[in-house]
Amino acid sequence: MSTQLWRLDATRFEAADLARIAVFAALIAVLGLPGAINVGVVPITLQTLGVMLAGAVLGPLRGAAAVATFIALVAVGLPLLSGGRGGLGVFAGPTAGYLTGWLLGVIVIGLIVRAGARRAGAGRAGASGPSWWRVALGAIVGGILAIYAVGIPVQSLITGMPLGETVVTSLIFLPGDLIKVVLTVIVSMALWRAYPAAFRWPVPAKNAQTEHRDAV
Ligand SMILES: O=C(O)CCCC[C@@H]1SC[C@@H]2NC(=O)N[C@@H]21
Repeated sequence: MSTQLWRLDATRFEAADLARIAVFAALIAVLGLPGAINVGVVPITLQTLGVMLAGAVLGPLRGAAAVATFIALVAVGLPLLSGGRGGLGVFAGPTAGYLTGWLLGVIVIGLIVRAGARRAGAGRAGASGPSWWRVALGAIVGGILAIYAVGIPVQSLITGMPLGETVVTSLIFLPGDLIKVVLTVIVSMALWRAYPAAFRWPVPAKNAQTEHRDAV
């Protein structure tokens, strides 16, 4: 199907987008409230679940805006990281790479989930939602691999621990992060069914008046 038949409005942020971005930035903050499991210098935290959900639901651009908003609030000193941490010092600490990785991760998740959006809606009267396997793939590649790819080398650099050893110690995050992938799939699919307007999702142009309509 040609792109003219699709209403694509990737970069225009509407008031509803700002609300979505704020909601997901707040969700990431709230997921820090239960605290963290301290297994070394980098904690196991629920906040990465918020990052995965932001990418799956908002897409790469608006998801990145939500994570960037959260990171900016941390940078100006709000104690929004698990354990009530915040401030510029965090960005010189062992978790600095993971925080930067959240930004890369949310973009990767959004791109992978959205890559199926047009195909899913093509030729149908209304838009189909995200496919569960794309959400799972996006959360694994973006929410785990991309975040680790930035976080582990920076952790190694800052702590002085050899890279190989840092990789091995980071395996402790994997079981929890895989559970977060499953939760991301369950919550995303349930949210699509209950409230598709939460998503930014392309539909054929003839249905472009519906709320869940954009691409990225
Ligand atoms: O609180 C911070 O300063 C950032 C925490 C980063 C935690 C990383 S993200 C990937 C991996 N999964 C976790 O649950 N913890 C680490």
